[in-house]
Amino acid sequence: MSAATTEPALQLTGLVKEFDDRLVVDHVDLTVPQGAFLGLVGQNGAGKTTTLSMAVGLLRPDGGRARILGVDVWGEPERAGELVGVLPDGLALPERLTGREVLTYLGLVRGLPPAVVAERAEELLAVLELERAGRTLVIDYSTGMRKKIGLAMALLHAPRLLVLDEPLEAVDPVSAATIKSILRGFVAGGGSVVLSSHVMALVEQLCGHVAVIDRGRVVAAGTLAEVTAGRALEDRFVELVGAREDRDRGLTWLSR
Ligand SMILES: Nc1ncnc2c1ncn2[C@@H]1O[C@H](COP(=O)(O)OP(=O)(O)OP(=O)(O)O)[C@@H](O)[C@H]1O
Repeated sequence: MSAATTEPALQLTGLVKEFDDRLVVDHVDLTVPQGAFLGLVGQNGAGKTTTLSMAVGLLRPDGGRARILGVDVWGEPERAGELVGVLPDGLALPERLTGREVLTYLGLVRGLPPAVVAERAEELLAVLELERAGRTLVIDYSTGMRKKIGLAMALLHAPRLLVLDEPLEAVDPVSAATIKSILRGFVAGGGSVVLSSHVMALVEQLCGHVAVIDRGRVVAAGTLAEVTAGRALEDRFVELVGAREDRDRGLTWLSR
């Protein structure tokens, strides 16, 4: 692994993305310190997935830079790829392989020695409570199992930063508890995590840092305490992204 660095785990500077002449990521600046656990929150369509995809090298930005521990994601993609583990939105899995085969294949493609791959795959399957799933074809996996094998794939090469797009969406409470405990352990062991979520309670429970994105712009970022100023994150979020006044109007035909 590379020498210790004091650079932020993730630094986004002026990131821009347009789709069909519409600015969906609008000059996003964000610094995630090393050792931070940051929750990126925003409404549907706010630009979370697009931002995270550009941050990790899955989508080329129209402008701006992304650096992982000081390494330019688009300038040195291979070095950056060694430092980051990614759980992308809608991860496509090889459906006709078992969980163990997926991890083995990925580890070998990443250039890890076969013995290391075998040992890590075994340990990840055990910790994620996927031992039986290790022998089951991915096509038969539940949503929670898919998220867990996705997390195992992100962790296999021992990255220093995890970037996870909605890792707990549609996951049952038992699997969620396992995932949360692994993420907390990863941070306790010196790693950094960025995750996106719609669930404010989850972000309040897990994350020491938060960034709020609205219509492609970061409208607040910092420690949870700085962003919430002692209030519930949900209230602060609604205030920041602007509650629409007329939301409760209409549907009068539902009233008795
Ligand atoms: N490949 C694409 N082509 C065109 N428009 C896109 C594309 N990807 C995303 N968009 C648009 O960009 C905007 C931001 O999408 P994005 O998926 O980043 O939002 P999000 O905050 O992750 O939303 P959600 O919470 O619903 O997952 C949306 O309006 C979306 O429709």
